[in-house]
Amino acid sequence: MTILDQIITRKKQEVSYSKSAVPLEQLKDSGFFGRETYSLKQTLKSKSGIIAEFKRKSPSKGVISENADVLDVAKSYKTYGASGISILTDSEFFGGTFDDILKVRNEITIPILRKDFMIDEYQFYEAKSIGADVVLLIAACLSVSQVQEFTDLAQGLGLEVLLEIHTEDELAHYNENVDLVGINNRNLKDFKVDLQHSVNLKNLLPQNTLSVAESGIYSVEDFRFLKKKGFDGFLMGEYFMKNPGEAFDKFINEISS
Ligand SMILES: O=P(O)(O)OC[C@@H](O)[C@@H](O)c1c[nH]c2ccccc12
Repeated sequence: MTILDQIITRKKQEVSYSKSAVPLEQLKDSGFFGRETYSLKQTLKSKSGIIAEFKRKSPSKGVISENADVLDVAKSYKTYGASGISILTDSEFFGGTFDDILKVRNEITIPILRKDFMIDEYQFYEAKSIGADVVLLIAACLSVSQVQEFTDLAQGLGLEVLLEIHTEDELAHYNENVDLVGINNRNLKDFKVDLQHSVNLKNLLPQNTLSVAESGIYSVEDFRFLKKKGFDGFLMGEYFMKNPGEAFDKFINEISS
């Protein structure tokens, strides 16, 4: 069983528990459900292009930053020019909670990506009610028709969709309605990072697709390499979270000089 299989098995249990704890109709009446969302497609162009992530731990790296305060980190990401913030809401494997998004929503005026493993319609309503603007669809754990259905559902709720792919086979999950395509530099099955692999895959997408390079970006050189190859967005977590509050500011200064 791969780690992805383990995560999905667990996620199914969590979603079925959530559905009984907070029925869908109640969710539609709660939190930020009625708010207007921000567009990551727009801020990717107008700001640094970096989607900075808040993540306490991960299956590939273990604990990264257990005690970081989500509000402090999110504020520094916003202040120094992040195009968006990615916040993990999976608790078992990534140490996140819904509260992390709820806490920052009113304080932050840039798009928030709810980073989780979306496998059920219910989670899209949940994402909207906790204050997210964008959701991630991971091709490796969805069928082609699920990607289409979930894209329609998310967009109907005013959420943008970032479709994540990693292999050439997964290009079959792409459809022109998705807002952004993320190419994961890290293989979720064995955690290997390969930037060139992502560049090759990006070149197979229709030319005007908004593309995001995800994971394993650890230096200004990595960033510049991917930017030169035409990526519009850069999803970075570990590098910033190892030194929350300082690494991002410094990185932004370096790429702008
Ligand atoms: O911390 P990194 O290597 O900079 O990676 C960030 C992000 O891309 C990564 O967390 C990620 C990409 N796709 C995912 C899917 C699920 C969970 C996490 C992820």
